[in-house]
Amino acid sequence: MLKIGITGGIGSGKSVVCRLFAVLGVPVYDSDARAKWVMANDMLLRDELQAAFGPETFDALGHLNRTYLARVAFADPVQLARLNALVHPAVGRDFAQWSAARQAEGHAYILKEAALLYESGAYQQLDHIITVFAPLEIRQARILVRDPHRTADDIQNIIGKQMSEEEKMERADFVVYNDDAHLLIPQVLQLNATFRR
Ligand SMILES: CC(C)(COP(=O)(O)OP(=O)(O)OC[C@H]1O[C@@H](n2cnc3c(N)ncnc32)[C@H](O)[C@@H]1O)[C@@H](O)C(=O)NCCC(=O)NCCS
Ligand SMILES: Nc1ncnc2c1ncn2[C@@H]1O[C@H](COP(=O)(O)OP(=O)(O)OP(=O)(O)O)[C@@H](O)[C@H]1O
Repeated sequence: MLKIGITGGIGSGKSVVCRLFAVLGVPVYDSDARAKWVMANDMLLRDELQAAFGPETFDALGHLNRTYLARVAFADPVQLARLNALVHPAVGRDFAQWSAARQAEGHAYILKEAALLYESGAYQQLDHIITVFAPLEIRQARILVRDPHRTADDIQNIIGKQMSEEEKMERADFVVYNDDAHLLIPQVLQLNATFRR
């Protein structure tokens, strides 16, 4: 079973592209969603997060206080590195379990979707990498619609914490163009045929 990574900066369209693969029956591991799941459910990780970021990390009901963590982590590179160092290994372990289960089901290939595939080192456990590319102005416009709580400055700040699209495209084995000039479905069908061969 091939393990394919799919990455791209905030708002590039990874989730949209992954939904198309999912329609074709391909299992997709959503690292962002799973990161949130492990932060809520892995008791050791919860203790580590609370020790690192203080009592505000979880609210009175025990839910992760994402607004607080986003404020702390996206404002300070040292805090973001601490958060990543705690969360990324836990996501790596969760992915290993998930992909073993998919392998047992006999899938030809699976996708691992992550904004930080290169930054986290997760790419090393994958056979091929797809980068989803969209120009900066299109990404910003799409995120302002999708995440009304984020300002243009917030988005710019997060983009500054991620590897540049140019470097991701240079390192990737395949690029999916999600701008206003290319059709997505034919690109996904072609990649699906390649990975099934
Ligand atoms: C900091 C947190 C709490 C902010 O939550 P919030 O709901 O405001 O944002 P959300 O999770 O939707 O992230 C928005 C976008 O920011 C980018 N982003 C998220 N985490 C990071 C990070 N550690 N470094 C750089 N960019 C990031 C991604 O493009 C993501 O899609 C959350 O992002 C988090 O727990 N991050 C650590 C886990 C992680 O690295 N996840 C990303 C991929 S595995
Ligand atoms: N080709 C497209 N045409 C129109 N809207 C699109 C297109 N691709 C993505 N979008 C919209 O842009 C927004 C960002 O896309 P998506 O959520 O897939 O990005 P992402 O790369 O997964 O972002 P993040 O890293 O923040 O999770 C979404 O609201 C999505 O519906």
